[in-house]
Amino acid sequence: MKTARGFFKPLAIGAPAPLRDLPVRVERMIHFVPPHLDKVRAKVPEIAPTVDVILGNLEDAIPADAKDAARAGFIEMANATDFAGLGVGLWTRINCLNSPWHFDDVTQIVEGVGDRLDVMMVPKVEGPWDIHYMDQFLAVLEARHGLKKPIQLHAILETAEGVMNVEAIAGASPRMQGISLGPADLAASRQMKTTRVGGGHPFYKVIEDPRADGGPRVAAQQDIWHYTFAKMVDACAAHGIKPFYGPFGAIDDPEACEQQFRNAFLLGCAGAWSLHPSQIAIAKKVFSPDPAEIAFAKRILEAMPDGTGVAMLDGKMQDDATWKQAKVLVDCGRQIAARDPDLAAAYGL
Ligand SMILES: CC(=O)SCCNC(=O)CCNC(=O)[C@H](O)C(C)(C)COP(=O)(O)OP(=O)(O)OC[C@H]1O[C@@H](n2cnc3c(N)ncnc32)[C@H](O)[C@@H]1OP(=O)(O)O
Ligand SMILES: CC(=O)C(=O)O
Ligand SMILES: [Mg+2]
Repeated sequence: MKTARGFFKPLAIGAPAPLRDLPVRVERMIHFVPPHLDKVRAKVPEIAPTVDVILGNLEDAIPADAKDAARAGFIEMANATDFAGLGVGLWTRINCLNSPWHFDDVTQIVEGVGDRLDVMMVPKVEGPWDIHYMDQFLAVLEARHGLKKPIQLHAILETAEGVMNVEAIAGASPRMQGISLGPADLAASRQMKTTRVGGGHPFYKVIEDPRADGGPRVAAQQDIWHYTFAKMVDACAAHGIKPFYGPFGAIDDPEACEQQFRNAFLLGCAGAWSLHPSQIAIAKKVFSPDPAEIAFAKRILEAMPDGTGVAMLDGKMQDDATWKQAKVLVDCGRQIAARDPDLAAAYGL
């Protein structure tokens, strides 16, 4: 483990200084683009103003024989639109550390995209050692190509070993921006007997005892991801980085997608992935607090201007702790309001 003083030192001579705080950014949806497809890439300038983050995906879902085309397509796409000018984050998901494409992904993207890249998403992170390696590798490349700001890292939590080490991963480097749940690979890694990409499962439930009258027994579906999610959220919050829900594969089930995203939002996540254009609006709706919640939160802050004491609002006790909850909501609303004039008006912020 690095010493406290060493933690924020650049890892290469000439590399930019590590960030001490996360940049303030709204990241309600990370929109995945397959950059090897000319048709989809051509739509990026039109999609970009509707999302918070555009991500060029180079890993799973890109066929092996299109990996080079996806990387080249991402570099072209990254330079064709002024994402920073639109206030849109530019991310890429690289191939995993032991893959034949990893080295070219990292080296060519740092050289070809440079300071335009905000975040590199690293799949299948098993422990802090994977982040330490990326940290050093990026520092050397940033120095060589004269980058002015450090590229941040986002880990996907998608192996049993990664879940075991999630706290150490979250705190492994000042580059860490956040962690996403990767339910598909995690299910495989854990030998879960499912074929879904995230969401619930109708067979994972509890059932009441047999009824004396032999009538049908009440059963309730449980959340198969809750344990992992809660562990990931706590690890991220403790280390001051952001947790995200990952992908929801049932594109044809927007209602279940909205519920999965909402569970993540309520538990503390900053956003989720959108795999298909139809999921962008779902993420935007869910990860923007309800104006009525913001209005009530503002009343709590007004009732206790210095954040201490006790107050009653509509029959509900408020104190220093609910003041802090209210501040979380209002701060979130304020960041979104700065980006979205319609929500600014709805929030009165
Ligand atoms: C487990 C994990 O790792 S998840 C992350 C990896 N997976 C991904 O990144 C998948 C990304 N998404 C996609 O590839 C596609 O959305 C698919 C394969 C899921 C569905 O694609 P399609 O069957 O073509 O969807 P559909 O026909 O509804 O598309 C409608 C339009 O939106 C476009 N579109 C689809 N997905 C995207 C996208 N992610 N971004 C931009 N445009 C898109 C299509 O090209 C199509 O355009 P058109 O009307 O001009 O023909
Ligand atoms: C998100 C991802 O990569 C997975 O679910 O495997
Ligand atoms: Mg995966």
